[in-house]
Amino acid sequence: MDSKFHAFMFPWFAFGHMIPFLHLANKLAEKGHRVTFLLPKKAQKQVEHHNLFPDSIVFHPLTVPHVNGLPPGAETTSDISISEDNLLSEALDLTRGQVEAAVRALRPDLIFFDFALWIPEVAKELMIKSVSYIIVSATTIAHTHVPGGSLGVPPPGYPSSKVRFGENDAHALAKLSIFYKRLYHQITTGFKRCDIIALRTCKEIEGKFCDYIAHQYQKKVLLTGPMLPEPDTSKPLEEHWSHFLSGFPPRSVVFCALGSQIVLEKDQFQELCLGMELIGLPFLLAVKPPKGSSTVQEGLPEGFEERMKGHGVVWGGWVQQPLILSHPSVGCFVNHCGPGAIWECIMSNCQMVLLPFLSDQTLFTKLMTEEFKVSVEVLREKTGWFSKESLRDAIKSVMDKDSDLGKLVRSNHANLKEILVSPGLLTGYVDSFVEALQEELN
Ligand SMILES: O=c1ccn([C@@H]2O[C@H](COP(=O)(O)OP(=O)(O)O[C@H]3O[C@H](CO)[C@@H](O)[C@H](O)[C@H]3O)[C@@H](O)[C@H]2O)c(=O)[nH]1
Repeated sequence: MDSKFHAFMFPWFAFGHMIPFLHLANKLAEKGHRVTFLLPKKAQKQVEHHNLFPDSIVFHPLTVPHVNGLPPGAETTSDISISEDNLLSEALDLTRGQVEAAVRALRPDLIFFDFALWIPEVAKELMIKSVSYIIVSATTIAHTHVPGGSLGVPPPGYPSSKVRFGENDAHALAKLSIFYKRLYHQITTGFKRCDIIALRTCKEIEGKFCDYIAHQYQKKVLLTGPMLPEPDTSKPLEEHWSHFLSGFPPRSVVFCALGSQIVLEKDQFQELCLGMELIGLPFLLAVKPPKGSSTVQEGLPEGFEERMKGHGVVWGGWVQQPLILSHPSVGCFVNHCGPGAIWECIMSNCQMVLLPFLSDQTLFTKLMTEEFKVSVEVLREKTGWFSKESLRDAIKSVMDKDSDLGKLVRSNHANLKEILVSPGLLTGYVDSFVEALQEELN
C-alpha cells in the first residue's frame, strides 16, 4: 500500500479524550497521513480549533441517540454528571450503525478507538487494523484494567507498592464503582480484540507500567508520548486574564482548575474558595458552578467576592489553561491530576498541588507525589472531604520560600521536565509510533 495511510478516530465522548486524539491526529497529518475524526455533532465546534490540518483531518459528526435517563441533547460527559456516564456509554454504542456506514463508505486503513469495544469486529471484517488508544495513564490501566484485580485492588505482579489507593481514597473508588464493570469490560475486551495497543505516555515516566500491560496482554504496546498540544499561537491569552495576572509579581499567583468534569457539592466548593482566601496569595480559581447553582457567583461564600476584589477571581467558564500556566505571574497549579492537566503542569514551571477526585486521577497523583516527588497532595479526611486548612497547608508547603519540601519538589519537577524536553525525545516517540503503524500495515 501507499505509505501514507487513512485513519479513523473514534474517541469516547469526553473532551479529555477527544482533545488528545486530535493532538495525535495533528501529528499524523503533519506526516502526510489523513484522518477522519468521528465525534458528536455539537462537540465539533468546541474542538475544531485544535485541528491544525483541516485539509487532512476531516470531522465526521455523529448524531448521538437519546437514551432514557440522559438529559435531552446530552452528547458529551460535559453535559452530564458522572453517575450518568454508563448511559452516555450506551448512547455511544448505539452509534454503531453510523460508524459502520462511514467505515464501509470510506474504507480507512486503521481505526483508533478507546471505549467502543466493537470497533475491532467492524474493522476485521473489512481487513482494517484497529488500535486501542488509551489516553489515561498506564498506571491506571495496569492497576484497574488488567485481569486478576478487583475494584481498588491491583492484579498480581502489579509493579508498584506506592501507586495504590490509600485509606482516604474511598471517595474515588465509590465514584469508580458506578461504571467500573462496564469500563473494565470495554477496555479489557478492546485490548484483547484489537491489533495494536497504544498508550499516551512515555517510558521515562510510566515504563514499568507499560511493560506490565504488554506482558499481561501478551501484545506489543506502542507509546505515543504525552501528546502535548502545539502552542496555540492563533489566540493569545484573553486580555482580561493577561491584565489581571500581569498585576502580580512573578510566580506569585495560584491557579486552580479541575478539568472538564468535576462539579463540587456547594459546601466543598465554598471550602475550596475559603482555602484560597486563607493562603493570602493572588489566585484564579476556574471551576464549574457547584451543584444546585447556575453560576459560580451564586455559590460563593458570604462576602467572598467583595473581600477578594482585585486579588482573587472565581471563574465558571472555560479558560485557556496552557496559556495561563505559561504566564510568568503564575507560580502554582492546583489541579485534579487529569491526564491533560498533569502533562501540561509537568511542562510548566508551576509548583504542583494535586487534588484528585476520580480513581485515575488518584493513582497518577500517587505516582507524581510518592514516586517522583514532584508534587504534593491535598490531604482529605476518610469521608473524602478536604478542609480549607488542608488546602492552604498543601499550597503553602510548596509556595513558602523557605520550605524544604517546596525546594525538593521544584528541583525534582525541573529534572523531570528536563528529561521530557530533551531534544528529540517527544518527536522521537511520534516518529517511532508512526513507523510501527506503517510496518503493521505493510
Ligand atoms: O477551562 C478549561 C478546562 C480544561 N482545559 C483543557 O482541557 C483538557 C482537560 O483534560 P484533563 O486534564 O485530562 O481533564 P478532564 O477532561 O477533566 O479529564 C477527565 O477525563 C479523563 C479521561 O477519561 C479522566 O482521566 C479524568 O479523570 C477526567 O477528569 C486539558 O488539556 C486542559 O488544558 C482548558 O483548556 N480550559
